[in-house]
Amino acid sequence: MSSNFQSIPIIDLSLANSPATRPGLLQQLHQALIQVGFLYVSNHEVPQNVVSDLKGVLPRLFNLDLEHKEEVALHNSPHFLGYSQIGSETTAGVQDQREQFEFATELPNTWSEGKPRYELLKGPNQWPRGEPDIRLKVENYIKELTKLSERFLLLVAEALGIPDELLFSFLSDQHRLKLVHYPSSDPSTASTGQGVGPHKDSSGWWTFLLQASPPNVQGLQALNKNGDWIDIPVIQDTFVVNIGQAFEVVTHGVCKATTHRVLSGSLERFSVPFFQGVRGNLTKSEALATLRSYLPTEISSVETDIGANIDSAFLRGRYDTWGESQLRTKIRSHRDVGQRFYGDVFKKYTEDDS
Ligand SMILES: O=C(O)CCC(=O)C(=O)O
Ligand SMILES: [Fe+2]
Repeated sequence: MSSNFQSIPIIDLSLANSPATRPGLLQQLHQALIQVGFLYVSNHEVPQNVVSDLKGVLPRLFNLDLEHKEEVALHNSPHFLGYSQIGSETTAGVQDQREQFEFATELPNTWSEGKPRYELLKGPNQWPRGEPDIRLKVENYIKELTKLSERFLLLVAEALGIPDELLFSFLSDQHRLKLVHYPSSDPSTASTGQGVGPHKDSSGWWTFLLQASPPNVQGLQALNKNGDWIDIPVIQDTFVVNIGQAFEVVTHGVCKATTHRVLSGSLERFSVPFFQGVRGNLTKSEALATLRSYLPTEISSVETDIGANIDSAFLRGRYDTWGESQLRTKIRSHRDVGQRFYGDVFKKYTEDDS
């Protein structure tokens, strides 16, 4: 198997529109899903103005003064939505050098006593005061990316030979979006150079990433099966798509979530990952039982040491529902929110390393 990829395939989604080219596209997609876990999509049909509007929002949003940002701080949201400052997250034990605004599909908070705690991950966004234009553009973008992620899921189902209604039945009504700013790092300081440390995406099923800076700004890298870090350069008018942990689990590891990281550099960088959501009450056993007959029983894919050691409760089967695993990840990355809003389960999720 040629899994020691040196670059990431580009999948042209317009090939799906003609019966003559669709089979070839599905074959390419199948290969990318199984052997790489990372790909670009081009001709994705997300309107160009929706993307450029969102890019325009980024410098404005991050230039808001700290007081304005703090009004929408993530540490005040039981839904883990809002602004987090540089250094407030750690990955693989090292502080990440990035600030971010986290938004999601706009939903009311319908959690009440007696419902699973992970239901509280759903709730309203915190929108910066006096910036209706930012809200409009972010909401438009979420709407378009939701559509793209559904179009893509249809193709994935076809490429893997899985009935699409099965994959759609696992989806959540909440998808999450992060607007991320990596400030330039000054090599003369003690910076670790870690924009975000090595990880497999834990927020959902598929990630659709907009690298929102010009092509000379680098930083994103994926780990191949040899353990080499491969650059994922900016390619204009594409999204980078990668597999999240839940998809690795439901496909029995046939499609592996590929480990990736971002290095900070001498140029600031903006990026926008959209995480297609999985419903919280999906159990690992239900997903595995549903899909077992559609997937090969022998899985020969190789995993690197770094990849195999990524902390993931769902991959390891520690908690059976996706919602619990997701809540655990959120609480561990934002412990202040965990202590404040999830005191009853805080200890359980932060002290469960065996
Ligand atoms: O900023 C990027 O390019 C990637 C970010 C990322 O991997 C993440 O937030 O999960
Ligand atoms: Fe990621």
